[in-house]
Amino acid sequence: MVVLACALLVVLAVVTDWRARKQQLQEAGATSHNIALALARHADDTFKQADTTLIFLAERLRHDERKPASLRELEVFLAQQTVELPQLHGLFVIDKDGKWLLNSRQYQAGHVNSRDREYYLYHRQHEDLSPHISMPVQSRANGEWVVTISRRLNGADGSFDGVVMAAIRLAYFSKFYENFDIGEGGAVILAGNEGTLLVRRPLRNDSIGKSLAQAAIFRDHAAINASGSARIRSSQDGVIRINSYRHLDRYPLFVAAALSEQEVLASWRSDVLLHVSGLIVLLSLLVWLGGRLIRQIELRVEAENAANHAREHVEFLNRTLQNLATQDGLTGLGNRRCFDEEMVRALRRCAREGKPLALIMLDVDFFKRYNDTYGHLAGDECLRKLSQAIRQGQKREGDLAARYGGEELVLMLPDCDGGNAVAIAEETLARIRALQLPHQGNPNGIVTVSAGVAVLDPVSEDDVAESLIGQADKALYLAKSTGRDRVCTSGASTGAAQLMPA
Ligand SMILES: Nc1nc2c(ncn2[C@@H]2O[C@H](COP(=O)(O)OP(=O)(O)OP(=O)(O)O)[C@@H](O)[C@H]2O)c(=O)[nH]1
Repeated sequence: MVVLACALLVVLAVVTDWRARKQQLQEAGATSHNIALALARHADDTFKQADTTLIFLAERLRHDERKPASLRELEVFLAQQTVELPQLHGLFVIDKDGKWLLNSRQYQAGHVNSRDREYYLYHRQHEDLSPHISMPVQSRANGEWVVTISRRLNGADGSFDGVVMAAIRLAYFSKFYENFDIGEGGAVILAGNEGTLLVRRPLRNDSIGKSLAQAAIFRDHAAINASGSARIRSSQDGVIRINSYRHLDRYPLFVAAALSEQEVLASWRSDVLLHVSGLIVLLSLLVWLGGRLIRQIELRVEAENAANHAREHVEFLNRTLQNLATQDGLTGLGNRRCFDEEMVRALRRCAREGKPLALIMLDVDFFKRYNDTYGHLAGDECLRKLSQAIRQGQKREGDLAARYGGEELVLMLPDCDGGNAVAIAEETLARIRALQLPHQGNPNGIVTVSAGVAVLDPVSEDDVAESLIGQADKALYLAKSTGRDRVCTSGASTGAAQLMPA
């Protein structure tokens, strides 16, 4: 029972904690998904704002003649836009030879040439007018890391006529990314669709421009799917992270947000530690209490057993005492006291029921001689054997064989008339003869017994034990005096003692 309760508690705790862990991880997945969504929107908006300016700029340059006045006007507009849009490092118009025609930062045009820049080369070679995002580069003006978004300018005949370009500060993204709580082990990135890393938090020296070709988040996920999530163990620091990634809708970029699983589960771990400690205390208490309970039950059972044992012993002692009090030690028959008490009871019962009561008194013939010949101990043994034979005369429940005294034995037979009593006495004498116990002092050569039978039929209220005993004694005397080894009846019931044949 105690073991079952403990097992139940443990199972309950494991299931509860496991579910809490699952929930914590699900919440972390949702958080990283939301962060990725916010980053993608932010990047999309950031580039879109710059791109909108480029579209406007390209339109103006296509329609206006590039007169100094209009160019100055445009340059003022570029400067205003750079102030308006904090993500902008600068806006630039580059002519078909790579020279800076206009720039929002008021640099001396003509000093700087972008002929070798990737975006310039790209647009010169590609006729499409869609925006192009470059690899990250360091500004030639102040060394700041930027990524450019650019569009091709066409002449009236469709030939390459330069580039409009917005340089977007990567620090702008880094600053925005600081707003997110990604913990110590978390990370967010902004990268190109071909796997070039643009921005990373936390920032690493070699982060910008690095290829993600071998990173699992790109190789196995972002390079294949538009968005999704993944649990990835970092090959660099071994940390398991819950990642969510998403490609931008309008530009060839993607973002990813990752949360450290260890950090996500930190509070869950401390909860588990608390639960386990509580559980250990609870289980210890349960085991201790259970142990005490079991010990108390055992003690109670032991005490009950001891009490039962003691009661049985007392009952046994009582029975022994009662037997000792009512049994004759030598013959095992009822003793004199027992006989006296039973006689009074039988007289009363028979008188009440109007039934007869018979008494057979038996005396060993020439027993003195037996003792003298074989010794007193042999005499005792002889008495024991005779008693067993006499005991067989007890045929019904109320019958009693007892030792009246010395070598005199009696058989008290309630509800037994004279005829039956004589018959029982004869049977008893025959049984004794059949024992064939040798007795030199007896003319028959064997131990014999004389019997006197007296009957009160029916017993009256006035009858007393002494008169019945007296009559039986008288009949016994008669049996002795007329040759022994025979049954005589007293004349109590008929008025005269009779000699019965042996
Ligand atoms: N061994 C033994 N002898 C007993 C016991 N009780 C009485 N006796 C003896 O029984 C004998 C009875 O002798 P008596 O009364 O003279 O009668 P008897 O010798 O049997 O002769 P009759 O009765 O006339 O046949 C005595 O010697 C008693 O000592 C007993 O418990 N054990």
